[in-house]
Amino acid sequence: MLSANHDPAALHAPYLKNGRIHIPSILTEHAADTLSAAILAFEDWNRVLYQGGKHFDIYPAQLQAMTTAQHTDIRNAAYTAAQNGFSYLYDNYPLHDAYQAGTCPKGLLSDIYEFLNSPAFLDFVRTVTGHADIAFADAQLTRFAPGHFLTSHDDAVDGKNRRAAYVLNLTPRWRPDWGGLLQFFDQAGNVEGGFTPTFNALNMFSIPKPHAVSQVATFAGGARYSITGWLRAE
Ligand SMILES: O=C(O)CCC(=O)C(=O)O
Ligand SMILES: [Fe+2]
Repeated sequence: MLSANHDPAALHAPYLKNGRIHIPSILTEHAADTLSAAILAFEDWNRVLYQGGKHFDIYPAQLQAMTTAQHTDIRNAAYTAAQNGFSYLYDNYPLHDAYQAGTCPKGLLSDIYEFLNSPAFLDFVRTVTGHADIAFADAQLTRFAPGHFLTSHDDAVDGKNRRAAYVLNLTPRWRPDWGGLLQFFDQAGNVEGGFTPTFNALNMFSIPKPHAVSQVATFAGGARYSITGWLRAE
């Protein structure tokens, strides 16, 4: 599934120097196309948001039952929270949790989870990051539709042993003007770097580091799809 284009040993120095890396064409073209088609066709999304200092999951059946006014209220609650603090609004599917619980649908979704936890992928990311103790990759599918966002945070959570964060971008076509940019901030709050969600690119970065997903523009030509998670030690 990994394309043969990359020498992970050669990517270690740039990763160390910058604390992050953007690796284009990470999967074979066929694997990327197949996976992208599966995630675009996927329908079992939860809406997740952070408001009042708490995480909320709204499940597919609940989303279906909601009126337009209720959808607007949810969105506005996330927007109000984002005005002055940490918040997010996007759709997800907790691939790692579902797989571990035995509820992940067999087929491409379980295949990709197994690939992310295969020796081939784990050895690759151990070499790039220099963290030989990476034992597994957790994972969620994410969909950022127009209006969705994730404000600045640093990914550090006590006890989770996160060695690095990763994002595998699966949107076939994206324009930087559409937002949804993974941005990194310096101590003064300036943008010191960022990655556009380029198809079949793998982003990795070391933790803790302030970063955000900029709001997807209302005029974007579609949603931003990826598989994201953390490379973790036991
Ligand atoms: O989707 C991305 O580019 C990053 C997501 C992220 O920062 C997170 O889920 O914590
Ligand atoms: Fe993050």
